[in-house]
Amino acid sequence: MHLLVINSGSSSIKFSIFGTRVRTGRGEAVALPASLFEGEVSGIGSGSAGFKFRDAAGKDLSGGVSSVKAENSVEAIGRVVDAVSREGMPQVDAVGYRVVHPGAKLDRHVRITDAVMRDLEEAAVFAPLHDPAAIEIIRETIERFPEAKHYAVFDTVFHETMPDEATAYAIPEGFRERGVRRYGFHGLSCESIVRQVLDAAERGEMKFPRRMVIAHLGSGCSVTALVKGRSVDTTMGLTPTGGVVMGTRPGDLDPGLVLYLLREMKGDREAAFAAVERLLNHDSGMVGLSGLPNDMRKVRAAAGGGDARAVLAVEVFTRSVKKAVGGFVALMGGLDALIFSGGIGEHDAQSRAEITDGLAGIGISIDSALNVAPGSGLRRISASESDTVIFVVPSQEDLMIATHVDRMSRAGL
Ligand SMILES: Nc1ncnc2c1ncn2[C@@H]1O[C@H](COP(=O)(O)OP(=O)(O)O)[C@@H](O)[C@H]1O
Ligand SMILES: CC(=O)OP(=O)(O)O
Ligand SMILES: [Mg+2]
Repeated sequence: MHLLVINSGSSSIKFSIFGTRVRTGRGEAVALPASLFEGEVSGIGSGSAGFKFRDAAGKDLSGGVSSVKAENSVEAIGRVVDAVSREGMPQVDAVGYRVVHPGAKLDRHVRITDAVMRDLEEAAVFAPLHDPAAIEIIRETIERFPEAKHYAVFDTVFHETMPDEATAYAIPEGFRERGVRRYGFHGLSCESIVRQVLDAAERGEMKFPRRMVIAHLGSGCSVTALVKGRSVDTTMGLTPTGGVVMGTRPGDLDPGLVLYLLREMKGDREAAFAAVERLLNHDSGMVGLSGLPNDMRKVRAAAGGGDARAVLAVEVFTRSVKKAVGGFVALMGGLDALIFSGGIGEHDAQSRAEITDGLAGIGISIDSALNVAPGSGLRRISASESDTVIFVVPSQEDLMIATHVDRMSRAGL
């Protein structure tokens, strides 16, 4: 069976084709999706979108095409579908889409039906940066692959284990019935990390950590607290705009600040609302503070060159992550493992060093040589005297989507 995985972000679509085979181990057949092809359309709407397509061995299949016309999600998914339907490519039996927000009604990954599409349309108000594009992409792909089965896999499901005291906002109760609560996101990333840690524990490389914190620091950033591998609290809330500081999003703000912004914006209610939404989802975070593009490498380079706004942006970011980590250490009464993941978490050693700086007093110490040593896969970067083990673990959202789609498809869903 061949699965197409679509992971759409605010300005990019990452895609992969997985083949599934059955491995027999411990007397039981285990399905193991393996990535065969992967690619990306990036910089959608920027005038000239980037294009990458390669096989599992890394062989370039782009045919020398490194940029394509993709002014919107529909054009971008068109480029993806063209690439994966080329002659010689495997037939797509099922498609799995990462959908950030399922809204109030859906609490598990699902086969897409007309009713599910209606629920997703209702949910889009909660994730305006992510869901509307995902909906367009799903519609377009169903049209291009009408024979395949289509599944929505959500970023929130992993966090359904959070207790009420983590999900309830301190506002009047009635709103909760309408779905106003903390959902939490980056669940596919967290789940993929827990699996990799479990695998390492099963190989005898470590003891499975009872109390864990995952700092997923990518384009969106979140920090999640886990006990026995299950989410007990997380920084993102009703929407992926809250929590710690991110590339273009501010994270948690004084709610009074949002009221102030709404009051200050010119124009009618709709225009003021659209302007505040744009400000909070696209123009804030490190972009807002630094005035630089949404790329940590550029912000770091400018900060290194003495740019005061870039220095402040990085300081505000690392401080917010440190406060979140510290809060969860207090909540769980200690910490057995701290994990860094996402583009920044996996690649920016300086962020890891700054976030953990000064935490030796609470048993968290990084090893500065291990922190900068090159490596891939799960790797330890904590000092030998650190009570908390610190790891870098790659986020494997696409493999997680493929795993869920494979499971649902085998279950006849
Ligand atoms: N080598 C690197 N050093 C510092 N930051 C990096 C590096 N590689 C990627 N990043 C940063 O990671 C972020 C993107 O993270 P990623 O997880 O790929 O995002 P997305 O959520 O879009 O998948 C960007 O800020 C990017 O600059
Ligand atoms: C949920 C979320 O913020 O996702 P991303 O990091 O891909 O933007
Ligand atoms: Mg991401």
